[in-house]
Amino acid sequence: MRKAKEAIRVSGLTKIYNGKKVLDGLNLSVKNGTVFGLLGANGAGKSTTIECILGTRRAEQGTALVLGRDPGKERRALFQKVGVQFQEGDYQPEIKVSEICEEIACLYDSPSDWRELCERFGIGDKLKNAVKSLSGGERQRLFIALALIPAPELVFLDELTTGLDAKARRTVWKILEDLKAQGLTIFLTSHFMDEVEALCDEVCILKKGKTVFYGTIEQAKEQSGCEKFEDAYLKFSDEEADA
Ligand SMILES: Nc1ncnc2c1ncn2[C@@H]1O[C@H](COP(=O)(O)OP(=O)(O)OP(=O)(O)O)[C@@H](O)[C@H]1O
Repeated sequence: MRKAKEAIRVSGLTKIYNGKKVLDGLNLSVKNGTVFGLLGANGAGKSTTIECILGTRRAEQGTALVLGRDPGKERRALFQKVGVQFQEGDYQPEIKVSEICEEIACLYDSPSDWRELCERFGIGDKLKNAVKSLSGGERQRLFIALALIPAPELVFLDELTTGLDAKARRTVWKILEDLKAQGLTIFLTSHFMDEVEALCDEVCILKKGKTVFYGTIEQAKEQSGCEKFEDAYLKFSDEEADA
């Protein structure tokens, strides 16, 4: 597949639910080999954005290009190159860890070694266990590992480390940093600003479906006059005022 300069380009994306705009003319550009963070309070529109980019939800207006291709028209070609983090409920109730990994690996032309991925994510001793029997944090780590089985060029990680303990979060960060160094582009959402600061090259802060900040962590601090990124985030997203 021809390599595009941008991993993702979104122009004028608008999504309406029940007559209400939950995404309002969103523009994004994610460069290859970078980590991009989409931020915002609960309900700001982060998951909807990912769904519209992937073409699993239809936007009323706007376009999204993924690796230079239209996900609506070239889903099969993109499927091989794009990983998406699993969400609760995406798996069969009785399936074991090894079975779900095997099932996913079978779908791809050149999958990564899923046993090695499970080892790296600290669940190498859980392969025979049922997915539903894993702890919340173990399951979250499995869901990230599953997104990496395709050996993707681009991965979408929604609520990256929700439910993980401090050590597991650091392990996940390190793995993602290593994969970025190998050229992986990462699109993530997170409610943890230390994580965003550690990982993201650029961020977009959404408020009620509109961009209220777009740029680097340093630019966010500068423009807000805040020393800490978390304070800058709260200022832009107005979470403090809303609370
Ligand atoms: N299928 C749907 N039908 C109606 N409204 C929806 C639907 N899916 C999402 N919404 C609404 O769209 C808005 C954006 O939701 P979305 O899940 O994208 O937010 P989010 O930023 O990912 O939030 P969170 O941080 O809580 O995951 C919310 O107001 C939500 O209630």
